[in-house]
Amino acid sequence: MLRIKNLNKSYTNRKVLENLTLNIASGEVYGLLGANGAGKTTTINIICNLLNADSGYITINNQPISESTKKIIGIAPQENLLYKTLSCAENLQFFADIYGLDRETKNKQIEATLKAVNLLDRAKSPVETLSGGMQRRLNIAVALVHQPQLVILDEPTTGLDIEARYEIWELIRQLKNQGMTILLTTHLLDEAERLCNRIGILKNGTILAEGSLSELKTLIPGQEVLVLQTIQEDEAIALAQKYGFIPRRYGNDLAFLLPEPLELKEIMTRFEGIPMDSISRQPVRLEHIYLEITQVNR
Ligand SMILES: Nc1ncnc2c1ncn2[C@@H]1O[C@H](COP(=O)(O)OP(=O)(O)OP(=O)(O)O)[C@@H](O)[C@H]1O
Repeated sequence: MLRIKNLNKSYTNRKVLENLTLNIASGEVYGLLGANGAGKTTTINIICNLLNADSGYITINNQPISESTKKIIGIAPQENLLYKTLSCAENLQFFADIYGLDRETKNKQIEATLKAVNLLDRAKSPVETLSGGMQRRLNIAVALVHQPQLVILDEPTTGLDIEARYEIWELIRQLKNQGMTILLTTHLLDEAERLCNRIGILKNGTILAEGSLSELKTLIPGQEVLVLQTIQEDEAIALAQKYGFIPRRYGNDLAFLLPEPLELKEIMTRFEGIPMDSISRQPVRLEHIYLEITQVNR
């Protein structure tokens, strides 16, 4: 549905997108993961025809990006795009007018969209009286009101508490179940893990790896992660390497990628003589894959 090929963009002499290539299929939730400054918002602005690329091309439903493809897209930007003194319904009315919806469609869509984001009972409330989570849901409603085919959610839960985050995740799941195509940018790895069919890892404007979570798992040299705390780290590392365990640091934690899953009992025998404060086996998660891929490609 969305095809991006060899996109390049520089600001003054600084390259921020470098041959960025990605494809999103219809009905897919695609997670674009990247640290601050990786180029996520720049990519979105180019998709939405708000910014020109230096080279490369983008098509949506096989049409090159233009003013007319804007109607196919709904965007919920990082900063809420809302008028604080207007009510929820008035905000949606404003954006529905921009998209040129006729009166009947507009009224139907305002109600349907408020319902979808669970704000129907707050239709008449001014935005400034809503909680941060509600405002973020209304921001998503703005992206949905004109019935787009592709919804772009730029860090939809950044800065929200866990309850508000759960509500947005539920909303995204509902959109996914309805077959909506979604491009979600985030630097929250558990968010991407929960919601996305496929994930692209972006660094310095280039996609370093892409695929479903299970495809991404095959890209790293471990099937399980062992995290341990010991005062004899050097000795533990030396022993572990003898068995092919690959040492890693996740923050302060000493960890090892295990080339194959092992029972804890077996692992303990390999660390015989090393005093352990704690030891745990964990499945490979997106955070491990992300660190592996972004740090190897430093
Ligand atoms: N208008 C601009 N002029 C100059 N540099 C810019 C401009 N907009 C963005 N940049 C730079 O381009 C790089 C990519 O920015 P972008 O906003 O696309 O990243 P991002 O992945 O969305 O980051 P964040 O997660 O912080 O929003 C950053 O280094 C940023 O400072």
